[in-house]
Amino acid sequence: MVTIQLNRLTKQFSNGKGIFDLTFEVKKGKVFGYLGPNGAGKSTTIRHLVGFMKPSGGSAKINNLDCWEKSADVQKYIGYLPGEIAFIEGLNGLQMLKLLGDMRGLKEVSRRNELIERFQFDVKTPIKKMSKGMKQKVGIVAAFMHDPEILILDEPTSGLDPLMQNEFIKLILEEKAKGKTILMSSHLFEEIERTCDTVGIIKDGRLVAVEDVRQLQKTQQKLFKVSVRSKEDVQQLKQSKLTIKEIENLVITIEVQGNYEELMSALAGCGIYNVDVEKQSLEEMFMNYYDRRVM
Ligand SMILES: Nc1ncnc2c1ncn2[C@@H]1O[C@H](COP(=O)(O)OP(=O)(O)OP(=O)(O)O)[C@@H](O)[C@H]1O
Repeated sequence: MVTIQLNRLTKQFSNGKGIFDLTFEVKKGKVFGYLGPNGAGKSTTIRHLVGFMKPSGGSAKINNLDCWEKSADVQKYIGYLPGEIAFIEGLNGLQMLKLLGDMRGLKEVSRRNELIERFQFDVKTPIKKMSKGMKQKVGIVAAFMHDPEILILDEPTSGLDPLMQNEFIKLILEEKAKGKTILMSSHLFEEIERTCDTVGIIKDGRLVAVEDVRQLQKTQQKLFKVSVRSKEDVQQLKQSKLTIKEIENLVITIEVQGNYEELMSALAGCGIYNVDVEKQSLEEMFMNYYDRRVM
């Protein structure tokens, strides 16, 4: 079942910038990572999905409802974390969350309290005095506290420290296991690699690639640095079908791309001191789509 659907979505601002002809979908229970350099159009796409912007062409739909025409209905299904959260002056974190909960008619607050505990922040701190990371945590609790079936998250881990980034990734994986549909924008490749099924790459307002993350991982190259015991072992590996990149005394660097069985059977006959593995990061793979200077 398709939950999020963009069909030739276009928004051109008066300065000529915007998003153009975006078409992709996210099926129920899947996590879609939306990746792109600054100003590429990620937030603009997301604002259409949450019904804050009227497209100049095409459509954005959630659960088959047009996000602009039926924005009030769409709100019922989603949890939204904006890139920049607008807070009301004078409130503390808890008061803000209570207000947002009341607006949704949220009665059951155990999940909210669980999330507050999980992300470890003092909700009584006035928002004005909160650090960027603390504000981000309030935003995360607000997006997840009503247990929505669809999560739309604009750079969710920005401002979080590595420990909290990790906690957030765990939360995403738990929500995915519960069947939630998630679209999140990010600059962090590792975050996308760990959480997403599919990644869409946007540049200058246009979608340049939509890739299956598992498929990308399969085509990922790995370099195995194997320290063998003797020159005979080196000879034996040279005679195998493996791609040898470098031989330095008894250390052989072998390039592997999916052919692990071949590697294992060739190594089985050798004496081995040590094996190190270096993998090409998905980041390097994605970089092919980008102009390095703009990231
Ligand atoms: N309301 C607006 N009026 C005019 N131009 C806009 C407006 N909103 C966004 N833009 C422009 O549209 C382009 C896309 O912006 P957007 O905020 O969607 O990018 P982004 O991918 O989310 O970037 P970042 O990673 O920096 O958050 C940018 O060139 C931006 O300046």
